[in-house]
Amino acid sequence: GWGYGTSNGPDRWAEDYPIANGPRQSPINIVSKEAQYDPSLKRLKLQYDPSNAKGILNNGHSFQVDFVDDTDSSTLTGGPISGTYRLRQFHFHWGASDERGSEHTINGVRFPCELHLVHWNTKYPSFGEAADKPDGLAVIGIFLKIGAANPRLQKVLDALASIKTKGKQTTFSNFDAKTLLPFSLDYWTYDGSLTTPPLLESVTWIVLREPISVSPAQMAKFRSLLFNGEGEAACCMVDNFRPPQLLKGRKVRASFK
Ligand SMILES: CC(=O)NCCCCOc1ccc(NC(=O)Nc2ccc(S(N)(=O)=O)cc2)cc1
Ligand SMILES: [Zn+2]
Repeated sequence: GWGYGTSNGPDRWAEDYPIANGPRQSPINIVSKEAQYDPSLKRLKLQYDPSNAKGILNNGHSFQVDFVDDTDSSTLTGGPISGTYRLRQFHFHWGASDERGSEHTINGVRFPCELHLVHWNTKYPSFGEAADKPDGLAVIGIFLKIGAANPRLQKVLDALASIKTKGKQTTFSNFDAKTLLPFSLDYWTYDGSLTTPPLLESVTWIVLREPISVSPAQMAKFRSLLFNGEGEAACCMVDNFRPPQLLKGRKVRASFK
């Protein structure tokens, strides 16, 4: 199956997922001077219920924290979207070293890590139904920048020791994903896709301008995970990011001047 290695990485995904060469692929490089300020864009409104946190899973490509999404108790509204989107999961992408790892880039600048908070449009009956609709998903992207240790990440990072290999999961309860957000909710937004197969062109991307911090020791914990399953040859889970894709005429809007 697909991965991030030389034989199954992003440059070969189009063989099994031809949409990889589609008109609204993600991630992209955001050229801040070319982003158009849109005064009609609303403020982001995030209302997350910590009791919705369910589990943490090593899915062989990243790790994700899954949320109970059978009610409107953890939602995203406002911003560039209309209606109500429910929080489904969050996960990260990171590099083998600090000079790479993020999927989106800002004026060509790469960050060591990028957090994605994945939401689905409740006009559809489920995540799976929403996943292939043009307005089905909304993902908030948040950059992590090397600096002081981020205490808000610690509970997540401390759980990684118990999900070292592909397929391992444990319960993960009472976590407020809002604590992962930076102070400012200024954002860029554009129409894009999932950044991993099936690369569905169903995502309204909302990329926050302000990064959150992560320390080198905390980055080492991300890099302690493995792509492989238990008992298989060890392969460090690093560089699990897709590089920026062509804009193909899309406009990037900014919520700020
Ligand atoms: C053509 C084809 O093959 N169709 C098949 C449709 C079946 C549904 O397929 C799917 C679709 C989605 C999932 N789960 C996900 O959570 N994916 C996901 C991938 C990347 C991000 S990111 N990095 O934030 O952009 C966020 C979420 C599972 C199966
Ligand atoms: Zn992602």
